[in-house]
Amino acid sequence: MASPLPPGPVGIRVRVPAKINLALKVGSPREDGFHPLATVYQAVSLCDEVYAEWANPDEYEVTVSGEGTGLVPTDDSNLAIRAAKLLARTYGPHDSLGVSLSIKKAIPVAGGLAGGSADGAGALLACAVLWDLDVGPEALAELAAELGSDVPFALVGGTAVGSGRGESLVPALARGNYHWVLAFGHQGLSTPAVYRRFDALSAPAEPLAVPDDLMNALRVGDAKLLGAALSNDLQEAALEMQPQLRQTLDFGLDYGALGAIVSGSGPTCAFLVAGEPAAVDLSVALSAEGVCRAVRRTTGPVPGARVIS
Ligand SMILES: C[C@](O)(CO)[C@H](O)COP(=O)(O)OP(=O)(O)OC[C@H]1O[C@@H](n2ccc(N)nc2=O)[C@H](O)[C@@H]1O
Ligand SMILES: Nc1ncnc2c1ncn2[C@@H]1O[C@H](COP(=O)(O)OP(=O)(O)OP(=O)(O)O)[C@@H](O)[C@H]1O
Repeated sequence: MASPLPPGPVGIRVRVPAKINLALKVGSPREDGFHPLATVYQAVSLCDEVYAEWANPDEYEVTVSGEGTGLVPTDDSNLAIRAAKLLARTYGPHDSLGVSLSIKKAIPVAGGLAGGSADGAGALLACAVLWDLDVGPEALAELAAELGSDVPFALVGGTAVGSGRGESLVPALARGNYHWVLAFGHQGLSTPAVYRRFDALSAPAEPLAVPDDLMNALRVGDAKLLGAALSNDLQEAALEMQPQLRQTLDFGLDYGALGAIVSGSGPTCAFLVAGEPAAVDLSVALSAEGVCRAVRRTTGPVPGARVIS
């Protein structure tokens, strides 16, 4: 006979945003293999949803629907399952907890938008609420950093400066609401492989710092200045691995985008535009040109992981 459900909510739904790196400065690899970063993250309105329901004690399962479903593992390597198990191990009455997770993906897999990280952050929050654990934001952020460098930012969202391997965050002084067009690539890019290509290509600039012109643009909330200040040290490596991305970036810039950049480790290209009408125009043009697999309009900044039901 199935065990009765514990008291409390039956299911918790969390929405978690994708990120764009407005600036990404990368140093030489550390002894642990990770690269020191100086980055500026912005969370955007393209979101995955993670739904968590009680399962039998010590049962952990996940189903995935939406964008890139077939590419996402549903075993213990899924970042959402890893997050739930880590949380239970650290804070739970481990033996009595279990969860059934459903992920609705809108963020492309291996797209440089931190989709897996979003799901990990979403699962941490959803399970903490479902299981009614006594765990605050700082403790969740520590677990998030164990799961991956981009996971802590998915919890907080907004616009933030990241250092260390990307897990140390300080909110950025930022004004304005920005309109982005995202061009998804035909194939994903492996983050470690892009970092390896970066190492082979360049002698990184030291010391690491986020660019002043970008921070000034955010402070005054000027989209044109921001567009001109976008930068990504991993872009050259991503373009070498997928040369057709150059054509995508050039097309958007020729069409009048204020700025164009490969997001994170790629291959998603992010175009900053002046407003909603410009976003619609560029989306249609990119689709018609056939330089990418799919196009999405999105805005930022938005908050990080939040419970929606
Ligand atoms: C490219 C970015 O998205 C920019 O924000 C991130 O640096 C990637 O963060 P992530 O996907 O959360 O990465 P993790 O899961 O922490 O690490 C995956 C792999 O990426 C490489 N990695 C990641 C972060 C970092 N600062 N240096 C690295 O070299 C390492 O090979 C690592 O084994
Ligand atoms: N919930 C998940 N969603 C997507 N991918 C996952 C998930 N869990 C594990 N993975 C694995 O992680 C790999 C990287 O996926 P992800 O979508 O996070 O890449 P990314 O957006 O490029 O990451 P980042 O921008 O953080 O470098 C996938 O190829 C997949 O095998």
